[in-house]
This record gives sequence, structure tokens and C-alpha cells, in this order.
Amino acid sequence: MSTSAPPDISPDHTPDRTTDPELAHEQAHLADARRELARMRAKTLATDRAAGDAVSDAFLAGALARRAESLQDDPTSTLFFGRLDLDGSHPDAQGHETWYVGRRHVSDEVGDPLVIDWRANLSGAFYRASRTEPMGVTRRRRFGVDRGRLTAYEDEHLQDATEQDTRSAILASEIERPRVGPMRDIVATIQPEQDTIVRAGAGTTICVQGAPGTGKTAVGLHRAAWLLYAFRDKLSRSGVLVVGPNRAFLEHVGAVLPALGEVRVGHTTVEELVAERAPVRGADEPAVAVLKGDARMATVLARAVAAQVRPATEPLVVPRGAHRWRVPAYEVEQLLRELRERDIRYGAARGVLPQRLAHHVLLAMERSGDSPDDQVQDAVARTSAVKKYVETVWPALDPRQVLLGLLSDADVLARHADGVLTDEEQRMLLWHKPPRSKASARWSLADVVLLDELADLVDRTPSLGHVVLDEAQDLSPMQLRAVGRRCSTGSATVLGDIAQGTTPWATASWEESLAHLGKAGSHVEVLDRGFRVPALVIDYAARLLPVIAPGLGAPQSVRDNPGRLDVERVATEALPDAVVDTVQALAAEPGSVGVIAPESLLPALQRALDARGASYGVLGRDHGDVDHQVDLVPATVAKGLEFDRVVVVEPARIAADEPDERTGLRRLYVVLTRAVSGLTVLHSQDLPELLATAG
Ligand SMILES: Nc1ncnc2c1ncn2[C@@H]1O[C@H](COP(=O)(O)OP(=O)(O)OP(=O)(O)O)[C@@H](O)[C@H]1O
Repeated sequence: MSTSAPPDISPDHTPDRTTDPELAHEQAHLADARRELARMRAKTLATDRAAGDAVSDAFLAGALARRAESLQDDPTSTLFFGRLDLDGSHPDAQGHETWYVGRRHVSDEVGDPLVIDWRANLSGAFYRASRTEPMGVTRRRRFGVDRGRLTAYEDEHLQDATEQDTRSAILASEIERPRVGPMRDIVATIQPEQDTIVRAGAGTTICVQGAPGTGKTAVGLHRAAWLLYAFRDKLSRSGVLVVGPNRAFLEHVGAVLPALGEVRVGHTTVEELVAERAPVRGADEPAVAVLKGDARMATVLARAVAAQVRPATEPLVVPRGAHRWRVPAYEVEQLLRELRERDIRYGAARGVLPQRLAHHVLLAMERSGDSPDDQVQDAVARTSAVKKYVETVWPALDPRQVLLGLLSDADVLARHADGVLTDEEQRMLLWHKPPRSKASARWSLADVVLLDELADLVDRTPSLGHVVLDEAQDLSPMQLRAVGRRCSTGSATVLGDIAQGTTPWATASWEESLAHLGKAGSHVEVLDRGFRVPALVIDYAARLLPVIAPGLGAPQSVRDNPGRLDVERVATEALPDAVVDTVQALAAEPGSVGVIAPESLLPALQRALDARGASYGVLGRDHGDVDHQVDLVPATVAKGLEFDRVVVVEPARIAADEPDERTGLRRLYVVLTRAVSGLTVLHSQDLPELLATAG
């Protein structure tokens, strides 16, 4: 590999930017591309917005405004970060030898591309071409950039057998940069194993198991952006959704897709996803929540809904003029049986029932010599006699009423749970003090997930085109079903790490999770190169792995910097001040600082920080609209986040706050793996045994 490295990469190889002709040539191409982008934008702004009628005009104006916005140049960034030189063998080369790869497509007046989108077919070679499979690439060039200027380039001549592979300094500098603010995109440095996941087809559900910091979240978000590019028509209609563990996480990752030009992707949590069914106002004991999240509940609920259809014991009688038309009960019963056997939702069957009954009335009319037409059938279907009859045999359902019945009445529950749940399990489910009505019930999150299942049994939940489900290891089978029904006709990207499962219902295997999601048999890919956590820190955290996830390995840190690890014991009463001292020392350098502590210690830490005039935010409480260098993070909120430097306070207590030892140590594993450059552990209690003993 030949390089021309900038001061910010390696001071030993500083090129003279003013005289390096190659860099000057590339800088000139960048200037051309900027000019053409400005031209494209000006043309869009000058486009006539009158399409004909007012609605079309408004639609066109909106589309043009969005396009103009997406064509806005960002002077702090460059329009491309890579270049491909191709031989004639690449199928998409179209006679061009040189292609520049960037965040968006830029073309000149006659339509010739100056920059191609990183998601275009051809760009795949930028990420995946190798010496063993050059994909028609003779030279791959990566650019070092600094504040909107090209500062360096690195070349790989993939078809030159004499050239040695060397480590990319540009990739290294990207990975080593101090973290500030929310997560950034990684388009310039997506790795080959990541790119394979990003570009998996629209119909493909893929599950990624990866240790902390292996880029799962980054890959999931880039996959969403790629899908929206490659299948724009289909997916912009059906929609793409990102589901993450909590709001703090969504705020951390929420800027990535807009930065890639995708502003219409929803970001939500499982809790928010099902919130339309009822507000969460109660909580369950862990054992009850585990049971309510068990997939067997789906069978109980399906039975409860099916049982709402009542046998037809009376004939249907429809008065019309001087006549009273009758459909005998056995005929209605036959009709109900047919509808029950069809694979349609309760509500859909109820919707067609009036017409079916009316049709039988019509048959009776015909038998008596009348010749009624379709309008008569419609009129009969709308009569109050038919409506009332439908209400008795196939009543309207409120999911909350059905669940209220199940959880408050032992007989009702026994009828539907017989052979599915044990007597003991049925006892656990029943409310000790049933609420008076569905409106006064204090539904727990697990209840609301059951309501979501019930709602779907009544009326099919619309499916999106694609769902990216992050931290998926933490979802119960019933929660996975809730997400799965939202991509039942689409596909999913399922991201997680079994070792980071911190719920009592966390999954033991991806095969199981995928089956509950409705995507059984989907491919599971493992990522094992760690881009976040430096070696010293990951080795320390990995001491927990044999207990929390036997069989799973630690990531191989690809960071050059081994990182810093300090473990310090202080007296209990001195702990808050020791935390503030450490935070102030760490905050003297650029980069974010996360102080991760057990919930119960937060008030004392806040008092100590306030007393010393420190400026900080509290994640999970404050909204992410203000960026603080220092964040106080309850241990339960830390999942998926990263900070340049992390202070973990009182690990033994973080572990002890969880319902069992394994979950406690898994929580600890999560918090110990948030650091990009350094980890400080401050404790007054003894450390958990696995951390205390040298690894
Ligand atoms: N190819 C890459 N180039 C540069 N940075 C990368 C790359 N892949 C991942 N990263 C960076 O590594 C860090 C960790 O990535 P990410 O948060 O996606 O990991 P994760 O596997 O989801 O971690 P966790 O399991 O802890 O949630 C992020 O800062 C991300 O930008």
C-alpha cells in the first residue's frame, strides 16, 4: 500500500499539500464536484412548482424542497472519501475507469457522475474488493479528510502481487478519534464483513450476534439506509423502523440516518411500539413478567378470542315489508364454522358476517319466488335485525375486556389455559385484587404486550417493509411476536449479544428468538472485531464471560491504543468526592465522559457534582437536546451507549441491584464495555470475585 498521510494521521509522512500534484488533482475534482452539486441544487430550486391542481402542486413543492435540502453542501465534510480505479472486467463500470465514492450522487450537466453514492452497486467493490477477489479494482484509494479538505490518500493496488497488505492509517485514525456527542456514520470505513450484512437483500432477515463494540448498531443503521436506497419505491411506501432499548439510546443513534439523508425512518422502543394499546401504569414481579412474556400465552389468548364466537341457538329473523324472513340456527351455525375455519382475523370475519347472513336471507327470498338484487342484500345486511344478531354470535371485542376477564377470573383462565399452563402458573397470573373495570386496570408492560397480541388477533397489525431490532437479546417471546407482526410481510435486521442479556426473559439462543419473531431459520452472522473497547478494558470485562455466557468469546480489539484501566478502592464516605475528582480530571481532555453508577447512588453523586459546580446531564432523565461533556448514567440505561472515558462506580452494587447473579454480572459486563479510550473503576465495596482475581 502506498500512502500520503496528513499531519492528523502520521506526522512522519506529512505531504506538502500545496505541491503534492496527486492530492492537488483530487482536490480539484472535489472543487468540481462541489460546483456541480451547487448547480444541481440551483436547478432544483428553479424548477417550476406548478403541476396542475393544488394538491399536486403542494406535493411537488414538498418533494422539491426535500431534494434541495438533500443537495445542500456541507463545507465541513468532503463529497467523497474514496476512489476506485477499475479494469474493464467490472460489470457496472460502463466504460469509466475512475469512480469517486461519497455520501451522495453528484453528476454534471450531461449526467456523467462525479461522485457515486456509497450505496450504489458499484460502491460495493470499495468496501469488499480484496487481493484474493479484486472485483475488477486495480486501485482503491482512501482519502484522509480534515474540515472539508482532502489531507491524504492511501492506495491499494489489489492486482499487484508484489504489494504487501498494511494496516490502514485512515481507518485507524477514524477508530481512534475521541468520541464526542451522538453516534456518527461509518460510511467511509465500513468493513467487508459489515458490508455483507449492510447489503443483504430486502427480503432477507439477518441476525447479528456480536460482542460489545463490534459495530452491530452501526451496521443495522447503514443497512436501513442501504435498503431505502436500493428499494426506495417499495420501502418508502411500507416504511422502515428502528427499535432500540430506551430513549437515551435512540437519542445517541438518532442522528446517523438523517446524516445519511434518510429522515423518514422512525425510531422507537418496544414500550412505545405497543403503547397505543393502553398506558403502562403497573409492574409485575419478575416471575410473573417472565410467564406473561412466554410464547404459550399466545395460545391462551388465541383460545380466549376464538371462544368469543357464540353458538347460534336462535334463528335469524329479518322483517321486511309484510314478511319476516328466517335463516334457521343450524344454517347460521354452518356459516360460523366456515368463517372460524378460514385463516382470517376475528374482526375481518365479523366484518363479512352481515353480508353472509344477508345472502342467506336472499336465498330464502328466492326460494319463495322473489328475485331480489344485490342492493336488497346490502339493505338486509344493514338492518338492525342483522346487526343485533351479529352482536350476539360474533360480538365486537375490546382486547382489554378479554384480558381483564382472563386475569381476574380463575374459571375463565382455566378454560383457555387448560393443558397449556400449569395450575401453579395460572395462579401466578391471576390478579390478587382484580380492578373494577378495564379502564381502571393498572396494566404492566407485559400486559400491554398481551393486549397487542389480542389486538392483532382481532385486526391484523399492518406490516412495515423492514424493522431493525437492536439489543434483541432482551426481548421476551411475546415482545418478539409484537415486533414480528410489524414486519410480517417485510424483513428484519436483528442485532444483539447474548452475553448482554439483562432481562429475566433474555433469550438463550438466536434460533429461538427468530422463531418467535416469525423469521425462523434466518441466517445468524457473528461479528467479532471490536471497534470500540480497547484491549486492556475488554480483557478486564471478559473475565465475566465464562459465567455470563459460556461459549461466547470476547471481541478482538482492532484498536491500536491498548487503552487505560484504573481500578481504585476508596472509603465509602469518600466515594462521591472521589468520583467528582476523577470526573474533573477526565473532563480536562476533549471527549465525552460517562459516569455509570447504580441508581441508588445517583442522588449522592449529583449532590457531590453540584457542590463542586460541575456541569453534567443525567441520561434517561434529561432530554438529549443539550450536549454535555459529562453524563451521569444509571447502570440500567447504559446499554448501547459509548463514551470516550468511562467511570464505573461501585460495580458490586450494580450487580447486586439485579434479580439474580448472572443478570447482575451481565449488567456489569454491559457497563464495563462502554469506554473508547479509558475505564476507571471506583469502589468502596469488595469487587465481584471474577473482577477481583487477576485474569
Ligand atoms: N467500520 C467501522 N469503522 C469505524 N468505526 C466503526 C466501524 N464499525 C463500528 N465502528 C464504531 O465502533 C463503535 C461501536 O459500534 P456500535 O455501537 O455499532 O457497536 P455494537 O456492536 O452495537 O455495541 P454494543 O453491543 O455495545 O451496543 C461506534 O463508535 C462505531 O461508530
